[in-house]
Amino acid sequence: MMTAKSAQPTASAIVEGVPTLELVGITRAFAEGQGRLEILTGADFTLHPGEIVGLVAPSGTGKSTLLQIAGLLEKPDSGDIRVCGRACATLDDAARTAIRRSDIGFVYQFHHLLPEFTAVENLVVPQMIAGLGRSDARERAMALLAYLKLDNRASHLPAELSGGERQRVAIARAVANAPRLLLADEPTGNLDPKTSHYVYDALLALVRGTGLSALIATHNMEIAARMDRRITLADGKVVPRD
Ligand SMILES: Nc1ncnc2c1ncn2[C@@H]1O[C@H](COP(=O)(O)OP(=O)(O)OP(=O)(O)O)[C@@H](O)[C@H]1O
Repeated sequence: MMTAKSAQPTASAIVEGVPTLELVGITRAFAEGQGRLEILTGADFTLHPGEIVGLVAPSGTGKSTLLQIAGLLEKPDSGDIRVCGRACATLDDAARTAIRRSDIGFVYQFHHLLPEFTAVENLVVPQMIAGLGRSDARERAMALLAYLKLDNRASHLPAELSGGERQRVAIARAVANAPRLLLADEPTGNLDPKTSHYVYDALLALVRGTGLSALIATHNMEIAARMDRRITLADGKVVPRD
C-alpha cells in the first residue's frame, strides 16, 4: 500500500520556497473572422508548493487555454511561464517536453487512456518513457493503483472500467512520474455528481498526501470550496474568486 511518504517526489525535484508555477503577463488571442479574439490579456498567477487552487470561470473565458499554456502544451503570444523556478517561455520543444515529463501531470475531462493497454500498463508506459525500468515502473504503478483503491482493476482495459474508475486511473497516470505540478481541466466534467465527489476525494487526498501543487478547473463551486483558494478569469486576467 502506498503511503503519502512513498508517493512523494524526489528531493531533487523540490525547490524550497520557489513557486511551483508562475505565469506573468500571459497573452493569447485567436483569429476570429477578420479580427482577433483576445482570450488572455495579461494573466498573472502564482501557485505555491503544496497549494490546491480552483479555477472557476464561465465557459469560453479561457480556462483550458490557460491550463494548456501552464502545462507547456501551447505557447502564449507573450508572457513568462516558470515551472519550479525554471523559465519555460523561450525553451525549445525538446526542453519543454522534458519539463512536462518530469514536473507536470495533466488530467483532462476525458480520460485519454490508451485503449489497448490495461490500467496498470497505462501507468507503466509514461514511467518507461521517462527512463524507469519495467519492474520499478510496475511496482510504482501498482502502489498508486492501490492508493486509489484500484488494485483489483489493474489488469482491466479502459473499456472494462466505469467512468469514475477511468478518471481515477487517469489521475494515477498523471502523477506516475512524481511531478511537482498537477493541472486538471474539468477532470470530472463527464461524471454524475456522486461519482464526481468520489473522484475528487481521491484526487485531493493524493495531492495533499504527496505535497503536490495543483491548479484545477471546475464549474462546481461545492468542489472548488474544498480547495485552498479559488481564482477566476475576468477580461482575460486572473482574479481571486470567493
Ligand atoms: N485553437 C483555437 N482556435 C481558435 N479559437 C480558440 C482556440 N482555442 C480556444 N479558442 C477560443 O477561445 C475561447 C476560450 O476557449 P477555452 O477552451 O480556453 O475556454 P474555457 O473557459 O476552457 O471553456 P469551457 O468551460 O467551455 O471548456 C473560446 O471562445 C474558444 O472558442
